[in-house]
Amino acid sequence: MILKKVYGFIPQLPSSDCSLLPHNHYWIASKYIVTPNGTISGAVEIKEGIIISVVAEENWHVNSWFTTVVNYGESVVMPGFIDVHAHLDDPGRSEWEGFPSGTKAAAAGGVTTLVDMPLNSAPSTVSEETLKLKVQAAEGRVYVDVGFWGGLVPENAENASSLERLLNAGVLGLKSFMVPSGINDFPMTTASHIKEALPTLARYKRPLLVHAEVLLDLDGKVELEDGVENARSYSTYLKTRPASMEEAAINQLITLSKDTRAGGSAEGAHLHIVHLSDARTSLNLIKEAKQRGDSLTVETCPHYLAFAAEDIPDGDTRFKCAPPIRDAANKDKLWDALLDGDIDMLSSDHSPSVPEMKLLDEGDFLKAWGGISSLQFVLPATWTHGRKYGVTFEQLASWWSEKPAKLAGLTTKGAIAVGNQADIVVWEPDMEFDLDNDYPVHIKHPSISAYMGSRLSGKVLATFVRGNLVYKEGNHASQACALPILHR
Ligand SMILES: NC(=O)N[C@H]1NC(=O)NC1=O
Ligand SMILES: [Zn+2]
Ligand SMILES: [Zn+2]
Repeated sequence: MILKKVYGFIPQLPSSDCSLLPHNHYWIASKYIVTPNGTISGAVEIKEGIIISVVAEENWHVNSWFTTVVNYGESVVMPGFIDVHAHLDDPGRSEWEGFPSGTKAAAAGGVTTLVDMPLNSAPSTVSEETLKLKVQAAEGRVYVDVGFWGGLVPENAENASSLERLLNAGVLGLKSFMVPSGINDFPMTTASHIKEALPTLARYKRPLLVHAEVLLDLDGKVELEDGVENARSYSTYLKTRPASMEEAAINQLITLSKDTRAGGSAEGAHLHIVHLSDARTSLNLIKEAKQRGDSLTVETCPHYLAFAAEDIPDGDTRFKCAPPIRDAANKDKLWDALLDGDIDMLSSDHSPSVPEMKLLDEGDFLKAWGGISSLQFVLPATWTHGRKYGVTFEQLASWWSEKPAKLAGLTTKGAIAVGNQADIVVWEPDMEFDLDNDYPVHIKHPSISAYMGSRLSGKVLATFVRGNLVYKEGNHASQACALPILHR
């Protein structure tokens, strides 16, 4: 990085505790700036946290005596990643993650905004009052911006006024589970609860995110070897959560999503299927519903794109998640669907616990906590595996910034464009690194991350949140100056 000196005038400085770059008017230059109009060589002008111009090199004429320029050379300058699916577990279970550690990890990984899931904190975010607790816990403690999904649970699904209070309080949308969530104060919803809530969501024009698996009667389908199925074998766990569980849930959802079509009774509402793992029938059902005009989107996560069931070592419960990671052929199909646009976007589903709950010593896949810990590594994980499939910088920006911003209603984020907030990641595609014990990992419990021990490419050099340089080459700004985001 080359920082040209400012001479001749004294710039107005933001609090230097909030930013590692003490200027509030400056340019970022690079040979590779990813914009909605393609990747350009040029510069981005940032003033008071906003992008005020984006200029191609040939049209860029600044007087370097009066201008601060951070020149990143051939490193890639992209819109910051927006992770619409992260469990930060704060307040109430901050020993699992927490806002400070989770958002430091996000910043170190190029994620500039995340939307926190309503469960795994205690209490769950299912009411106006519990949302207030979330916002209080986030204030002054976040290094990247954080929005909040509210929980759709039977209690508020059956009570339109309590749902309206939650929406009025500023959640960006709702999230529900069609299977038991594993969290006591976050009970599952049935299709009829979802149907009941859709007209309210339509009026508020906010999305419902759904964990799409339902319980099936699997009696006799988990075959026993020698009378005892080996709980240390990943294949045992896989048999307990077959693709048919996703398929059955999605079948129910697409009977509801037809109401979201133009002229339908829930026009204005939107359904979003989180963490799709099954790239076969489930994906076809989603494709067909979209073709019919349903307001429906779907995400998958890097762990379904990076790992294959066959390769998961016995007892390595770091890889346990729901829905489960499936076979290598399924992984290839997920990549195809992403590249074809049938899967709209990516998210982390960062869902850590304390290490004890991963039962790493016993290696029991049936009893261990289900959740992949990945927040800091989603950029290099997507890139490392995606470059084998010919993924472009523009595609990364679409899956990780533009589409997530649209889902969450973040109209001034998600692209390097004039008028948007200056949320930017700078990274080096060819720089490789080993995630070993020497690597600076900021998630609270590195030992439970499925990525530890691997070699990745795509190193994040710098992360800007609303113009503040919050992370640079291993260091964070000293103060957490990012903001909770509420729907207005
Ligand atoms: N409660 C919770 O975070 N569950 C998540 N973990 C996981 O692997 N899938 C989920 O939905
Ligand atoms: Zn889920
Ligand atoms: Zn989740």
